Amino acid sequence: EDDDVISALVDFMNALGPPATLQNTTNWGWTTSSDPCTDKWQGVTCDTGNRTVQKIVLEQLSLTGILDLESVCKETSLLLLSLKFNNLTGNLSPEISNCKRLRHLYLNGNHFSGNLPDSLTDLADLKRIDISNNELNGKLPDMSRITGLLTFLAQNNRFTGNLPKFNYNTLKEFDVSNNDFSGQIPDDTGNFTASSFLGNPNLCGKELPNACPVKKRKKNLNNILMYSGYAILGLIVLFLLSLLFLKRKQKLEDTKSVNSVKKGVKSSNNDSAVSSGKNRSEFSLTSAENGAVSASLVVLSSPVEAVNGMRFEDLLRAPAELIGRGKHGSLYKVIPAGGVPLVVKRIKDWEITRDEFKKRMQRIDQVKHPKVLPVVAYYCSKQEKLLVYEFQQNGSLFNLLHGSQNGQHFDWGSRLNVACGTAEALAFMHAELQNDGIAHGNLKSSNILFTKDMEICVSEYGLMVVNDCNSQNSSAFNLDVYAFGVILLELLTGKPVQNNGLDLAQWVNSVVKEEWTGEVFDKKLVVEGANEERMVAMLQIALKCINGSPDVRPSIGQVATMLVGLKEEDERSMVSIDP
Ligand SMILES: Nc1ncnc2c1ncn2[C@@H]1O[C@H](COP(=O)(O)OP(=O)(O)OP(=O)(O)O)[C@@H](O)[C@H]1O
Repeated sequence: EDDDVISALVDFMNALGPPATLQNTTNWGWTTSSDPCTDKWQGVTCDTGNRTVQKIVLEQLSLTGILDLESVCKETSLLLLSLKFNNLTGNLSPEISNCKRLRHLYLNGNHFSGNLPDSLTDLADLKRIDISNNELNGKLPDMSRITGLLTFLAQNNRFTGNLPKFNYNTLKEFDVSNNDFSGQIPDDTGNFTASSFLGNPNLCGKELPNACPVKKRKKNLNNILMYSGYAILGLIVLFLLSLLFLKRKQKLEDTKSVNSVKKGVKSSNNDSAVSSGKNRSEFSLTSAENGAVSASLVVLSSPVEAVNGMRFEDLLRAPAELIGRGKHGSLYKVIPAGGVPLVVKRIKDWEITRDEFKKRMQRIDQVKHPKVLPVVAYYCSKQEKLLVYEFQQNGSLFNLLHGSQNGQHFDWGSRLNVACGTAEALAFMHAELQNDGIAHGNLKSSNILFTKDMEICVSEYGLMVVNDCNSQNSSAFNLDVYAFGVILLELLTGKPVQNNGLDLAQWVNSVVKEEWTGEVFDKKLVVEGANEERMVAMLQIALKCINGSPDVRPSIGQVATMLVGLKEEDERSMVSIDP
């Protein structure tokens, strides 16, 4: 451990006011001349590499001082702090937000006073907060900012003001009874009943002894106004929709006639990055469809306003930038006049008839999953197949793992989340498209993208079936499972894939055979102190997916179930770290 951190931890301990009897016990530690990890200070647990302090548990030790959060949070990797059942006094200072990775905070059964600092809600990883049985007061900060919170126990304090918003559906434990809260409790309190709210004389609500006053007449009037408002709104929407429908129909007909794209459509935009020397757009048709009326751009249901009504010509004219040249064609970033950045995949060498292509695209469009990037439009002529997606600005899983950041800030919990999310999305798609025989076909970490909210989305679903060298007697579906297994290996090892994943899979298999499982894992995960048992469990799932015999591989649905189980176990372990 770093010297500065050690002396900060010693300051923290001195401020807690440990009684002399404690300090004289043999294994006490907590001196600047020793190390909290290698010298095993009392109450301290470190990561597996003995590098950083992860948990500090000092319960029921008759500590009578104050909590020096500024000092203890110099240890920025702290996951758990428990000081329950002591006699600590004073305030909780805003420096608590320096404990960036804190997940569990147990301060119950002390005499802390003052308010709960707003900065507490900066701690996005917080899962459990128990501050019950203290003398805390003032208003609570906006707790809804901590989205993954599982426990909030604040009973028997002196908090005032309205209750802030909580996400009652994800909370597992919640108690704010015996405080001085006022106002109304929300109707939607999930599983929490009156007992979680009792003992706040000025708090009213459905299930509490004091129901909230109802302003009946006004409410009725409000209702009438509200419902007639809805009715008018409904009519307006209906009117607009039919207008839009008529307009689109008109446009489609226009497009067909205007947009008969002939051989070599000239790009009118000279600074278009894809224009070739001959001033011909790369999107232009190189075919000999002389005079023939080509199919125009088919816009599927798109949430992007700018895409609706877009024509093939608009795509041609927009500035484009080549951002990838993969096995199956080139990828361009295009910013059409509407301003919403799109990507256009120009597929090469796909032996598929126009009808089949169209049918496939329409079918995929019918199946929607929030974690699967929808095709917003496609274009299909004899020679040219284009697919249009929305551009995702936050890059791909491949970038995150192997780009300049090199997986540095990509912790175990987030990796498990990506694995679970991807498996669930694929399981849904496989189930829906089983009968149509449409699998992803080209699953890899560069096709797993991050949306602007850093949610994952799987792109290029069903684009084309890859002819893999070991694809004999594999269905497209269990090839997806193999590919997903390789993604799991990438997440676990932090190593990029070569040779369709065969190299990585072979390497992992050989290391595992020699029982050196620990060597497989990404060093960043090891340093972080990720639980080895669960990493091994994920590795076993990965090995099942990359099994040489396709028939023995689990279905992606089974894989998703296993991963969700693993994630729940991970969550539970966080919750019940046995102090
Ligand atoms: N919708 C998108 N938004 C942002 N970036 C994207 C989008 N789709 C793909 N990319 C990124 O653009 C790069 C090139 O993509 P491309 O699909 O051409 O490569 P590939 O998937 O390796 O090739 P292929 O699919 O032909 O095997 C990749 O890094 C990919 O992550």
